[in-house]
Amino acid sequence: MRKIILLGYMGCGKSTIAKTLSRIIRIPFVDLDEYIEEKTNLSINSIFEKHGEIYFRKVEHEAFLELLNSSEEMIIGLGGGTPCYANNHELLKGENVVSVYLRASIETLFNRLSANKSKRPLIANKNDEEMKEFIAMHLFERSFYYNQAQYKVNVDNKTIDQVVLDIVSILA
Ligand SMILES: Nc1ncnc2c1ncn2[C@@H]1O[C@H](COP(=O)(O)OP(=O)(O)OP(=O)(O)O)[C@@H](O)[C@H]1O
Ligand SMILES: O=C(O)C1=C[C@@H](O)[C@@H](O)[C@H](O)C1
Ligand SMILES: [Mg+2]
Repeated sequence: MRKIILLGYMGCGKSTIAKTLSRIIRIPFVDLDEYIEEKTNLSINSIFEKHGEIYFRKVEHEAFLELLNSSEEMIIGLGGGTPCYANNHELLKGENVVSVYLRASIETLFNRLSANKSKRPLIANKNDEEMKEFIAMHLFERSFYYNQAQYKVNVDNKTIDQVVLDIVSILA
């Protein structure tokens, strides 16, 4: 069954957009970060702290494969880094997959993330200046992987409903 995959940098709105999209098109939504937290019984922060990022990427890849191989139709909101590790980007073009990159500018990401960074281990300890620089560099490194998505939707200065409608028209 079809999998609708939302991807993009931390804070681009994957979880928020997927929740509204799910209500409108009546397809269940699974957030990969939450799925990993349930599966391991650990928060993403504790997985990073206790086992390190490499272990997290392994678990993330396995969890992504499990969801892709399930028989149900679903919307999957990826983690911010999912497409950039373990060749996960190749899975974005698979059969029965519709992948959408939610593209946000550095400014949009900075504004959204500076308000809420404690649950995001990669940026939790950075001040504003460091965070701006980190986002700019990281987004540049990751863009190649994000651009492997079949569709791209700009989210800057759009409401949640506008972004959801853009995705609904892609799916029509
Ligand atoms: N179109 C939008 N307009 C305004 N605010 C938005 C929009 N989309 C998301 N937000 C806000 O931006 C913040 C980040 O959104 P969200 O947590 O959904 O991002 P994410 O991509 O799931 O991040 P992560 O990869 O860290 O899980 C939230 O506070 C959310 O309410
Ligand atoms: O951008 C990233 O690499 C991450 C984003 C989050 O969704 C989590 O998956 C984790 O904090 C790593
Ligand atoms: Mg999220």
